[in-house]
Amino acid sequence: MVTHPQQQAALVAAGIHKGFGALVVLDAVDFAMAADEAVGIVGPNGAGKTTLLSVLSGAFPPSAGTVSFKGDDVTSLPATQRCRLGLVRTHQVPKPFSGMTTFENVFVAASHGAGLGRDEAYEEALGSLKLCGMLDIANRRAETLGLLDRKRLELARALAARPTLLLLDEIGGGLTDGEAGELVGTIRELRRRKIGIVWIEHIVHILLQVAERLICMDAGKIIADGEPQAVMADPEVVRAYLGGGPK
Ligand SMILES: Nc1ncnc2c1ncn2[C@@H]1O[C@H](COP(=O)(O)OP(=O)(O)OP(=O)(O)O)[C@@H](O)[C@H]1O
Repeated sequence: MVTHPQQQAALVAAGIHKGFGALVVLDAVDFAMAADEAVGIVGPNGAGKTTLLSVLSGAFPPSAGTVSFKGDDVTSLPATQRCRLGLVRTHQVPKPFSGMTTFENVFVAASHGAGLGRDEAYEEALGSLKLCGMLDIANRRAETLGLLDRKRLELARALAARPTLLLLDEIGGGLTDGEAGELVGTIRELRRRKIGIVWIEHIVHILLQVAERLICMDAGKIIADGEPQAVMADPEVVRAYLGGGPK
C-alpha cells in the first residue's frame, strides 16, 4: 500500500459519499494524491469511477465529504473555478462546440477555462493543438472530426485550460490500440511537464504505460490502491474486475 501523507497531497477527497436517489454510488471514499503523481483508476462498469471524477472536478457536489486542492477546501466551488485553479477534466464522450473550428474550440478553453487574454489564449491554443498533433486540422469544423480527433480535441481543450492536475475519463475509450497508443505519447509529454494525472481507463495495458499508481474501485469503494502490478494481481481485483471465478 502506498502512503500519502495529507500535508504533501495536492488533491484530497475525504469521506466522499454520493447517491442518486436510493442508489449509493460512492460510499466513504478517501483519496489523496501528490501534485506530480500519475494515478490510474480501473474497475467494473458502474463502480463509480466517473462519479468520483465528477466530484473531484466539481461537476456536482458530493452528498457528504470534502474535496481539497492545493490545501484549499474546494468542495463548494463549481467546476469552472476549480479549472481556474488548475484542476481540469476531460469527458468520456467528447462534446466539442459544433459550428466552431477545432482551433476555436481550443481557444475558448484557453480564454474561458484558463482566463487568458486574447493574445495569450491564441498562443496557448496553438501550443495545445501542436502538442496533440492537430495543427493541420485546426480549421476543420469540430463536428466533422472522427473519434480519434474528437478525443485529441478533448485533450487539447483540457490542456489549453493550463492544468496542473488533469483528470482523464476514458480518453482511450473506443479507440484502437494504435490510436490509444498515440494519445499515450501525448500524455507522457504531460508527465515530462510535471502535470499530475488521474486517468480512468478500461484499456489497462495502455493505462499501465503511464500510471505509477493504480486504484481499483468496485461498488462505490476503493478496493485496492498501490503499485500497478501488485494491484492487478490482488485477488480482490481479480475477482471484482478481471473476471476471476468465485473464491
Ligand atoms: N446522474 C446520474 N443519475 C443517476 N444515476 C447515475 C448518474 N450518474 C451515474 N449514475 C449511476 O451511478 C453508477 C456509477 O456510475 P459511474 O458512471 O460513476 O460508473 P463507472 O465506474 O464510471 O462506470 P463505466 O466504467 O461504465 O463508465 C451507475 O449505476 C450509474 O448508472
